[in-house]
Amino acid sequence: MNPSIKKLADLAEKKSRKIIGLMSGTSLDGLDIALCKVSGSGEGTSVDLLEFTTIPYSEEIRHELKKITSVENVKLKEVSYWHTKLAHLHGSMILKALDDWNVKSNEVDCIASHGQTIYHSPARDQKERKDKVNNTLQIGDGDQIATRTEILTISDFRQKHVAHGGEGAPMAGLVDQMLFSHPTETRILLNIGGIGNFTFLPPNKSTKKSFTTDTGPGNTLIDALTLHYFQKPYDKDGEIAISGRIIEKLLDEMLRDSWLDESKAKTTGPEYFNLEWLHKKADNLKFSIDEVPPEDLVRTVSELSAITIAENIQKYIDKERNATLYVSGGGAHNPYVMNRIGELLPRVDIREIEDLGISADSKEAVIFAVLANEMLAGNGFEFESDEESKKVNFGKVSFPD
Ligand SMILES: Nc1ncnc2c1ncn2[C@@H]1O[C@H](COP(=O)(O)OP(=O)(O)OP(=O)(O)O)[C@@H](O)[C@H]1O
Ligand SMILES: CC(=O)N[C@H]1[C@@H]2OC[C@@H](O2)[C@@H](O)[C@@H]1O[C@H](C)C(=O)O
Repeated sequence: MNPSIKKLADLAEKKSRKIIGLMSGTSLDGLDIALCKVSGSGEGTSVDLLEFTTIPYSEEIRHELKKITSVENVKLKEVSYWHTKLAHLHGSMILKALDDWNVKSNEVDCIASHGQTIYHSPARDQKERKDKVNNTLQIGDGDQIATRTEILTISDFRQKHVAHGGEGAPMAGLVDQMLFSHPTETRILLNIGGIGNFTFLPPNKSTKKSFTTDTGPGNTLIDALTLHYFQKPYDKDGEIAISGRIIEKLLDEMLRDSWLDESKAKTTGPEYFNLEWLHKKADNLKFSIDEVPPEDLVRTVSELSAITIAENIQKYIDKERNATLYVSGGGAHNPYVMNRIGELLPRVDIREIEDLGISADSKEAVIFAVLANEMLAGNGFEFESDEESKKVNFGKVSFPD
């Protein structure tokens, strides 16, 4: 037998595994690295977060990645280059984190690497195509990471989701249900990253089903505006939004967007919600966004994020009395957005995800560690596609040798 396969089988049989979960999201702020001890599998899974760090991308890397991310035209040679180069970078970042934590590579069983989404394209957005198909692309090759770190690596989690009829996202809901369902409490787990998404978790014994969807822009429009008009990567502590005023007619026009209308589970990305989208909305109203105070624009898109998040959640909690909302993602640090969500959902108890034993910034990286754990040791996640429910595992295995 190939010794690597033997090692893999042994790893699958261990009671617990040390797994490094990696996430670098649409904000391109850096790589989140979570060292987790994951025990058991399936409903019996438990996770201890042993270490966590975010290693920021340099300005130069961010600039280079931006050129190939969520844009329609890119140089293929750049995509191919960054598929390898980013994996080298992630490999070095992992080794640096391990060094800082005083943990040796051979103490880690596996890396779970999300990669960098460079294009996300649900079929519904492919207006111009006759033969539409969900597709999504993450770069940062798993073989390169495994070879550099000498740690078995599982990567490319979203392709199996697409293969089974999904949009490749959101995947967090699969793990949320496994880790965070409660016997009596209705829980909503909201993540405000570049894009907002949430998981609705009815109490265990309820006949209701869990549900997960993106809500629309989280921080992506706010970040794009602050970068363009204020040369800042984001609106720190919502200060710019707080200093501006809502442009009501623009807000109404944005809220009429057809993507927001659809009430089924759906996903999106900065491919759809971007500055060009904002320009088009202003064009429809026969004005230019360059003519209005930029702080008003920041406030208006912050309001859009809060309203779309709150309205989506409201649909699920209407008759529930004890729904609790747990928030994660960088947007949880934006007081303007958080206060507005609180005002729009007065009957919901809003808490930090820390109350569930996980930090706001680490949650998505932990999610991928659990996805990898299940692929190694579990029976898979209950996945509904085309009205059918099946057990599915996600991710591809790369051996270091
Ligand atoms: N103090 C703060 N005040 C306001 N916003 C903040 C603050 N800290 C972080 N953010 C927001 O959070 C963003 C980073 O969030 P996060 O890392 O969760 O996004 P991501 O993982 O890239 O996104 P996604 O989950 O969509 O892939 C920043 O770009 C910024 O918009
Ligand atoms: C394609 C992609 O990378 N999507 C991300 C992004 O960030 C938030 C939202 O858009 C979500 O759909 C997803 O990530 C999380 C981890 C998910 O799949 O649940």
